[in-house]
Amino acid sequence: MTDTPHTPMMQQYLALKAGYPDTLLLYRMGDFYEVFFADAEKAARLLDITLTQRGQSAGQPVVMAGVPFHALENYLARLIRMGESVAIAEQVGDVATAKGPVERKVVRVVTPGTLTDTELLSDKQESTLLAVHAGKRARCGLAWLSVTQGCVLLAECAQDELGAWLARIAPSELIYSAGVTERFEDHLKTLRQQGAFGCPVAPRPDWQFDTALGERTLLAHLQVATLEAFGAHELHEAHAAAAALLHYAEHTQGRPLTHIHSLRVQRGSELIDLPANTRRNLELVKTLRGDDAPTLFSLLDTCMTGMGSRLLRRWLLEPERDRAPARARLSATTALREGGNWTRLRAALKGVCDVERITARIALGQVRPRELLALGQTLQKTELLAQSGQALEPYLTHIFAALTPPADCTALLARAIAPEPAALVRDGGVIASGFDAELDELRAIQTNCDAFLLDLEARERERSGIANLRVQFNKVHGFYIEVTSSQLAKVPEDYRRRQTLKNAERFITPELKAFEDKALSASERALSREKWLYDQVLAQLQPHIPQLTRLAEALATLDVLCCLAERSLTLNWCAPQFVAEPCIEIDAGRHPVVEARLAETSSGAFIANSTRLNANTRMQVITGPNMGGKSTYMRQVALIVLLASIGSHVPAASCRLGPIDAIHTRIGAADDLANAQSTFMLEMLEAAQILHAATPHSLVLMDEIGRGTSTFDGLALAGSIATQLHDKTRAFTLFATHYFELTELPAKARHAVNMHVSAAESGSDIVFLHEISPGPASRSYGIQVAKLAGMPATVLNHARHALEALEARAGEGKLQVDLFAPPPAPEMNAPSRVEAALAALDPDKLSPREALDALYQLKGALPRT
Ligand SMILES: Nc1ncnc2c1ncn2[C@@H]1O[C@H](COP(=O)(O)OP(=O)(O)OP(=O)(O)O)[C@@H](O)[C@H]1O
Repeated sequence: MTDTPHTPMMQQYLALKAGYPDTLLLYRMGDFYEVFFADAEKAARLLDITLTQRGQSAGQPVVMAGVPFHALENYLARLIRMGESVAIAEQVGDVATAKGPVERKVVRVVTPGTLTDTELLSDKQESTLLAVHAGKRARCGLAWLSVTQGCVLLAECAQDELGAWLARIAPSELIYSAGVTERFEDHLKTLRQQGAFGCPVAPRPDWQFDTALGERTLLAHLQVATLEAFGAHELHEAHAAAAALLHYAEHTQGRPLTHIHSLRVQRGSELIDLPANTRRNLELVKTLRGDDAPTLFSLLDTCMTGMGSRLLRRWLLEPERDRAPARARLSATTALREGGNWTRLRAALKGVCDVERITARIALGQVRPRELLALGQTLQKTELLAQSGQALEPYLTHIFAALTPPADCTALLARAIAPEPAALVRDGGVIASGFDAELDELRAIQTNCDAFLLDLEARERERSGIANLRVQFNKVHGFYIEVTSSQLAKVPEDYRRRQTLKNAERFITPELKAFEDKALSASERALSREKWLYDQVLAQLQPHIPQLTRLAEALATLDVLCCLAERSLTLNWCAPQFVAEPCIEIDAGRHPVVEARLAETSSGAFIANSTRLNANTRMQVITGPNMGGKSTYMRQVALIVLLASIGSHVPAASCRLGPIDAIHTRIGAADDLANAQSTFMLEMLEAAQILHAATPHSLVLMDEIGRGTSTFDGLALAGSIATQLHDKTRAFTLFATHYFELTELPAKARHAVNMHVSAAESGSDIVFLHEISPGPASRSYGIQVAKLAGMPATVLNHARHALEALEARAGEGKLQVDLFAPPPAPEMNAPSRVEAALAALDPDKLSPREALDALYQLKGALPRT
């Protein structure tokens, strides 16, 4: 150690760094953002940039690394993708007047869950910050938001439901109190290992998770006196989460989030439950391999705007049990389909900018000039759209009413922003001419500059007699008169030397100097005037933010509805019918994604299949060969139910749908080696969760349960799970299996039927018909499928012989086991004294007096506790 103090620069750096100990701090120095010490080592490792050493501070070598300022976005994007948070310290003081290092301040913190930069955000996906509060009595409070939206969401759940909520919200960053118990922290770790979430987590100070503070903050944002109207007044645990959430979000933006004006409460009981497995297995937004396409979302999303795509994604992942929203959307889409209304509207939506994100960026003071220009143009468009929205249909009328832009906004933007503004305000040329007289005057000085210089050049040539004399300007030396060496003798007296070159000299005159001062200061003053005017425009836009947010929402909704209308026509889908009685009845249903893939690759037509599940038939036991189409059929039923529930048309000839509260799926999973869980263990875990959670209004898909263990174990378990689903859970169940023994279930279970996928044999080959028909499959075709897969002929031959031998042996020693018979009731213990005494009594033969005595005796016979 040494006593030498740190250099003033390092002192400033370390003071800033102390406020952000766990965050990479990028410190602006001229044209670079520098990182020092441990941060430098980390950044060098993560970004593969060079680590250098510059001098010493406090006796230690200063280890540093840097990135050029113009490449900041690129490096930020990489760091954020790696789950890092980054604090950015800019020079805020005046370089010219600063004594010592120019003043610097952390202007914002970029974290995975609070992104606002267009370059860092995905067009089609939100970046969501979630705060989790571990509350009393094993309850959790949840609060989440996307900084580029104007809405906070709240929910409360039991601790054991947290995994399902995390999977549903899919946060980009999760914060929780540093004061939680070790048990709760372990719980979060386990949930992460189980794949409920995968984002970075950050502990925050415990005091920020304060119920009263949360309620106060929410009231202030919403400008209301009570949260009752939002149904949020009793969600105390969620209020605590909201306090930390808003505090953290504002801390990252370095300013209040004035655009957050709305609140929504989500209750698990209001949404159709789509557990993480279901989202994954049904390939809703990601394929099983983790790609973005082909998925249900990639097929559906033909939205014209990023806002529309994001809203569609939300509808898809958060379907509601209440049919009213789906009905309203269906009725709107049906109206849009008529007379090609959707085509006209989509043409108008083309090129509409991201009003939602631009509005948030206006509120955060981060909006760029070109975004304002785009907003102005979009508002002009929506003004026309709003006028053209004749009363089409109630929901659409409601949407069109919100499309009218705030008064004066359109005109203000049209007047204020130049037709081709520079990318950044600091480059100038952003404010339109004619908007501000003072700016116009300052600009005129610069424009007149050329004329003045030409005139001066002519006058000086005449005065000096130097025909090749030139008046010029460069950034380093400013204005000058250049005279070649051969003409130096003719230079007038009042010329002052500025610079000597090889073959020429450069001079300045008092007149040119005076002009230089005026011109240079005019351009500086014009730039600072522009910055000021830009801020004024932003200030004038602030009061319109709530209305702009509503307009953005209306545009997004209209975009999704037009997209659904277009999809339903292009893909030939029908409108589902919602009914009160429990049923899933589909005529000629298709799997939309498989059908699209077949069409794309011209691999033949998709074979439509019907489904009848209702009060009489609650379970289908589906058998048939591998590759026959069992999985496709089961998934298509789930996708049709989901599409109908979001208010979309569906790939079928007709569809009647009763109430649905969840879609559960148990479909083959890969080994989870990382968590030391075998395929079989996972299979049983998932099946157990379904048996606990499913209700008579749930749809359950069970694909080949029990195949991960020995045949007898697997068969026995599959049989008992099917029985439980049929007798107790009574969910609508599609149960695909290779155990033929299970086809005996429908004979004993009233509400179950056998279905099979058919295949035709031609010689030793097999042709899949992909048709679902009633009855059990006659046999399996494993060996034929193996042949299709290119298995060597010797192996196939061997297998065929072995199969014959196995079948013969099974036939001889066939045991008649009833898989579905209820197990004997557990052995009863001998009756207790009280029970024996009670059994001996005959109440009809007792007088009131005897009855009272008997009661006293019974009480006396109770074991003493
Ligand atoms: N109804 C259909 N129309 C046309 N092609 C279909 C249909 N159903 C399935 N297919 C095609 O057959 C392939 C196999 O289907 P699927 O995976 O559903 O079979 P499976 O019976 O579940 O097989 P396994 O038992 O091996 O899981 C699909 O990838 C698809 O290309």
